Amino acid sequence: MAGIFITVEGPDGAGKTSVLRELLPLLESTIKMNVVATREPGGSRIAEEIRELILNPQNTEMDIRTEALLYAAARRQHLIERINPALAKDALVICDRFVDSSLAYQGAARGIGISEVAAINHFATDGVTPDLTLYLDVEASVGIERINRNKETRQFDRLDQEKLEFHEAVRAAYLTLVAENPARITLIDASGTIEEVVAACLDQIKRVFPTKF
Ligand SMILES: Nc1ncnc2c1ncn2[C@@H]1O[C@H](COP(=O)(O)OP(=O)(O)OP(=O)(O)O)[C@@H](O)[C@H]1O
Ligand SMILES: Cc1cn([C@H]2C[C@H](O)[C@@H](COP(=O)(O)O)O2)c(=O)[nH]c1=O
Repeated sequence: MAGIFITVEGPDGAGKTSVLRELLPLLESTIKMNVVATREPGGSRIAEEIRELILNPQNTEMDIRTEALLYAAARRQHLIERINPALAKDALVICDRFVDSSLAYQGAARGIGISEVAAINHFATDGVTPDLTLYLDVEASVGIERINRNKETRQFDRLDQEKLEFHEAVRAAYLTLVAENPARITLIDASGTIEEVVAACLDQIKRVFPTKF
């Protein structure tokens, strides 16, 4: 496919949603491609319904493998309906979370195992892999503090309810993924202001795809 696939990853509260909100108009006004912004879990009607099911704080009895399969199912539907068609039309697709989230949250923090979760995701995606992943790095405690500080402006979901150790395991897993995939994943320090993080993301996209600007 001729498009470009970029994913944005990070622990809860790293600022992905806030950064993408500001990055999007900057990208649209500078890059010589159509830009499609989307998110996981969700991004299509069926996948958004699966999102509701996964993140509903009342679903406390959800088994961890059921959770992993639901994320993979939502991903499959979203990929087929939104990501692949946009890439086929040469668009830049920028997606808030993708397979790395499942590896960090379900594979590592839930303890299912990275290779097991990678296998179900390979089935779900046919091996589609981002061209570039921007990993927004903050201490887990900073992310949780941000979410707690702004509780009224953001829905508090089932995964936000996890203990700090869970979020620390997520961050540790992401740092391992960064170390293992240096050509694809770039670590962006997300402890600064939103403007600083947006600028670092845009710089990196320009550095990796200079001919597209
Ligand atoms: N760089 C920043 N400095 C201070 N506060 C921030 C920063 N980035 C985001 N925030 C605030 O932190 C909260 C969480 O941000 P946001 O929803 O963008 O994070 P996220 O990575 O998308 O989280 P999640 O993955 O849990 O949805 C928001 O209230 C946002 O205003
Ligand atoms: C894609 C994906 C997400 N999660 C988790 C991470 C968050 O806690 C929630 C929702 O994500 P959002 O950034 O708040 O929209 O779901 C996960 O555990 N596994 C995944 O594959």
